[in-house]
Amino acid sequence: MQITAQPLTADAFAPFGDVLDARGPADRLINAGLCERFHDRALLDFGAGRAGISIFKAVPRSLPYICTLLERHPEGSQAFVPMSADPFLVIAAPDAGGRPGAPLAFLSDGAQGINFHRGTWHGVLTPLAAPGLFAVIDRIGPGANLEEFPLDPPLTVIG
Ligand SMILES: NC(=O)N[C@@H](O)C(=O)O
Ligand code: NI
Repeated sequence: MQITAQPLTADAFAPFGDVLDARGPADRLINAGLCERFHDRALLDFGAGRAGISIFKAVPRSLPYICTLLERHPEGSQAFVPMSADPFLVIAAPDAGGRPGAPLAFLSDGAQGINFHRGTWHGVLTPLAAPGLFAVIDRIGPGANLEEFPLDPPLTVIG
């Protein structure tokens, strides 16, 4: 299967999670008017676990990208916040009876992060430029929080 990555927008990504960016009007002006707060922009869910922030340093990939696996975290949401202003690739799919449905691919604009809602099928963190540095906010807790689905044949994502 081959799919074309589309621009990452809140509406297009809504079935899968939240886009974290400073588009549109801010919710609050804070810090003596020197800072715009785009308040509470993601649905975080860590079940019986707790929130954790980890730093990922991932190997940059390139398009066309061959995706061989989708995964999901049944016990919690997972947010990817880039620490460099570079676009990255996001792959997500609806659930179809316990397996991924038709996947979609998105390209961020370099000023966006994303938050996968709990249980959303997705490709692993996929930077497209070095240093591939991200803050990742996800569930810390006991038990398995990872379900993997190998893609056979693999999914090819083009720009
Ligand atoms: N395994 C891990 O911590 N990361 C993945 O869940 C991922 O989506 O990159
Ligand atoms: Ni994940």
